[in-house]
Amino acid sequence: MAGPYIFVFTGTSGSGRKTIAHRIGTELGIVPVLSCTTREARETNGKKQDYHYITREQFNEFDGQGKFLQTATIGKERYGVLSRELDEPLQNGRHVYLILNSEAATMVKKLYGDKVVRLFIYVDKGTVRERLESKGMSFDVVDRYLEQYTEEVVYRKQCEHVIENVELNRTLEGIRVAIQSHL
Ligand SMILES: Nc1nc2c(ncn2[C@@H]2O[C@H](COP(=O)(O)OP(=O)(O)O)[C@@H](O)[C@H]2O)c(=O)[nH]1
Ligand SMILES: Nc1ncnc2c1ncn2[C@@H]1O[C@H](COP(=O)(O)OP(=O)(O)O)[C@@H](O)[C@H]1O
Repeated sequence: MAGPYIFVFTGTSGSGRKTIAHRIGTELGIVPVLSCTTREARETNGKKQDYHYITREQFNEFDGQGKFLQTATIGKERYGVLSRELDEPLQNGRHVYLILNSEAATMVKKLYGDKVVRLFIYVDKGTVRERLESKGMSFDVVDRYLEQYTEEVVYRKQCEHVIENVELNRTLEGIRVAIQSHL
């Protein structure tokens, strides 16, 4: 077995990346590496936590200390992965997973090379709208996701695996097979 591996769940926003990543990560015992964000937490409904929610001051402090592997500004909010959170489990021989947009996925691939396996998750635009609106997500956020869709969807060509998330259990099976092909 090579590795340890860095599994990056990427793809179009609202396609189910977080849902799938946490389900598979928990099932296979892969360590989650959560990004820090200054954005407010959304209703979690008892789901696994998606981010480290920190203040802008705290974010700026970490940034000033060079603690982030990379950072991004999306809308008015900041996002970043702490280098230590990724490197520690890897040094202990553990596989990890992250949920990132294409920009951050590209950077992690550049930095970590063959260790990185990108899993691109997508659904069609109409399904994104339907799912998110039925869950009560604000129209602003849904519109932002749909605006970015065309730009994000082309990234699938660079990813090691591409999976459409129509029926959740079938998707999970596809992801399981993809991940296990590396372990
Ligand atoms: N560049 C970058 N993007 C990130 C990072 N962490 C998360 N993201 C992505 O940034 C976007 C944030 O959108 P948002 O609506 O707040 O969150 P979501 O619910 O996770 O999609 C998502 O596509 C995330 O996957 C990070 O550290 N860096
Ligand atoms: N196969 C699926 N069928 C129906 N709803 C799904 C499916 N996969 C995910 N969802 C739902 O779609 C919404 C967006 O999923 P999420 O994991 O937050 O996406 P992302 O992280 O890509 O933005 C959530 O409400 C989630 O429960």
